[in-house]
Amino acid sequence: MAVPALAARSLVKRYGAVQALAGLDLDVPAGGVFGLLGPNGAGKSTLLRIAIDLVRPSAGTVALFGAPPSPAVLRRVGSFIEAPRFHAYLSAREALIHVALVGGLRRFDPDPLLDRVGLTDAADRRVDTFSLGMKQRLGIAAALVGTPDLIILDEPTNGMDPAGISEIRTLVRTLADVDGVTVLLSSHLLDEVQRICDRVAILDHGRLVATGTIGDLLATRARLRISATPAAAVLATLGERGQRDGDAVLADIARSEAPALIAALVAAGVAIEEARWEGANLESLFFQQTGGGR
Ligand SMILES: Nc1ncnc2c1ncn2[C@@H]1O[C@H](COP(=O)(O)OP(=O)(O)OP(=O)(O)O)[C@@H](O)[C@H]1O
Repeated sequence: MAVPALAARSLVKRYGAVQALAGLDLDVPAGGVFGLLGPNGAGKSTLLRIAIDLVRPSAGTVALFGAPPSPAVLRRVGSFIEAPRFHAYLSAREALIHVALVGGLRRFDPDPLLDRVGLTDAADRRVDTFSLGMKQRLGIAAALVGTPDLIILDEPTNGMDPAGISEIRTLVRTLADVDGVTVLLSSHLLDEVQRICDRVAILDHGRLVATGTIGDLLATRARLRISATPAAAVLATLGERGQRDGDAVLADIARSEAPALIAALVAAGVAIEEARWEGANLESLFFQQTGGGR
């Protein structure tokens, strides 16, 4: 397997009595958009902070492109973890030049980046006149200053309106699809994550509870909803793999098992009114895995 963009192994972080990460193992493959999900306090921000060496783990390791987060490897990583604090009196263009100077970049042209995040028209405006969405976009531009291979975004759409969220979605997808940047982001917005990410990991209580491509995760959770009379006969046939849901029964079976199940029910004299696959969505998976928070 190619070297992952980020690999956490037995990662533990304790803040006094609070265990933020409790032995986390996680691979974020290089390429694509990876979403970190989890209820409040699950440890998402802690993981991202450890990845960029803002926080020291109590135990375990994290590697970026196969190496510990040294200054050299961190040059390949851009991040937007806290709301960026730009000097209010700077223009957007000056703010990016400032970021580049602090990062030791001598030759730097901010204009392509401003164009990238849709801020060309606002390039000379003072940052303190920016809307929240514009500030977030400038923050992402700042994370892109060093042309990183991996960009880490903690709640990039926090507090944004639907139009702003849609802009960030387009930007993130373009970064991954056109520029080949690996994007690792955390979010509370499950439907957004489902739309934007290729893969996700769900954390809970500092541990990994599920990870994979969204397609795979959801496919394994799809269930067959069977409306039939008598429903009890369906439940009896399914045993532990059947669950009552109102008048219907939800069958936790593989797609390939459906024809035989339906044939068996018909042979047993069950009248089937309807049988349809009910695709799980990320939200149902999330609640199933985490209990929805605390
Ligand atoms: N600097 C700190 N000092 C003490 N406790 C901390 C600190 N940072 C985080 N924690 C605690 O560690 C746990 C994990 O926090 P973390 O911010 O990593 O979770 P999160 O998944 O990002 O949550 P949220 O979705 O609310 O941002 C929480 O219980 C939090 O209160």
